[in-house]
Amino acid sequence: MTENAVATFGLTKKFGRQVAVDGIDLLVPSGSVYGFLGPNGSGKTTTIRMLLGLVTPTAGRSELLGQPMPQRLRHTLPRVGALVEGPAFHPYLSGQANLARLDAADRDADARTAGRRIDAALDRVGLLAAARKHYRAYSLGMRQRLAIAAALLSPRDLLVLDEPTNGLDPQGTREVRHLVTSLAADGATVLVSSHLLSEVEQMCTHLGVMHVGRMVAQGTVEEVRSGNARVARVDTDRPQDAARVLSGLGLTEVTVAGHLAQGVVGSVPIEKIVPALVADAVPVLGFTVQAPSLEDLFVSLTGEGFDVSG
Ligand SMILES: Nc1ncnc2c1ncn2[C@@H]1O[C@H](COP(=O)(O)OP(=O)(O)OP(=O)(O)O)[C@@H](O)[C@H]1O
Repeated sequence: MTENAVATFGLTKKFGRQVAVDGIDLLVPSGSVYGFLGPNGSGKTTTIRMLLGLVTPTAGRSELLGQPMPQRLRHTLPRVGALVEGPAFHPYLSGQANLARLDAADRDADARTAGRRIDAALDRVGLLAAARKHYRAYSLGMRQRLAIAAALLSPRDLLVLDEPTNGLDPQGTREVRHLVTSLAADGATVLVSSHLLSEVEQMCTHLGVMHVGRMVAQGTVEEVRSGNARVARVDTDRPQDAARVLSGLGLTEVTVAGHLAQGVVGSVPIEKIVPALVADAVPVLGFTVQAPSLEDLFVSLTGEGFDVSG
């Protein structure tokens, strides 16, 4: 197993003068569920298309499952299941018959074991009971699960799902979320993109946040959350003095409101704050350090236009 299921190095795509993806270093650790977040148009789909060899990068390089792309495309892609632009399903065929069509089109698939493979994929996404229903009778959530089943027709080490909950109602979103979680529990690494924080935060171990083509934050959910944006808050009856000490230590955006002085911690060691206040004879009545909510963080990273709740 390689350490990172996906790694990109300065990956860049320009369309004419427009820079859609601007030198990103995407790192998806093996075994993670990686939420690739950003507003519409921030470059997620273009990045995913480059990863899968569907678009040629303007600059930079990438590795999938430890293999350089696109040189090892033929070798690597069979281990990668992708949902990019949902596959074209036939409305008057059943889910099972639709998968059979896709499976038959796969040169690497053994026709003798097709039936077993298709049933296993349908079972995996919870559609076995509805296998013989017409596609057009499927709910949106069922349609999306069938699209994921199509990506699961052979065993995969990496699943790349571009906006799998787009357009789904809350029930469909829940279905897809549960499915992603259970696929990850089976050992697959999952890269899932979304423009909605609320849809991915519950299922992801890692996050990457895109904003106008750049990766503005990346790491475990906890790392992204705490980042350098933690706020220290001092409750004191000498808030102006406290503010002066906080600024002196290197905290930024220091403000005073009533009995409270607060500032952004950045790289200042937390344990130095209270002793510094005490040394300056500031009476500390209360002291808290808070990580911003993910929602606050995304708004600050990507600007107010980011639709965080749907
Ligand atoms: N084939 C193309 N030709 C020209 N511009 C393109 C092309 N594909 C994407 N773009 C532009 O690149 C930018 C990034 O688009 P991209 O689709 O990667 O963003 P996204 O984050 O996936 O958004 P969405 O969720 O809306 O798909 C956008 O400004 C888009 O208009």
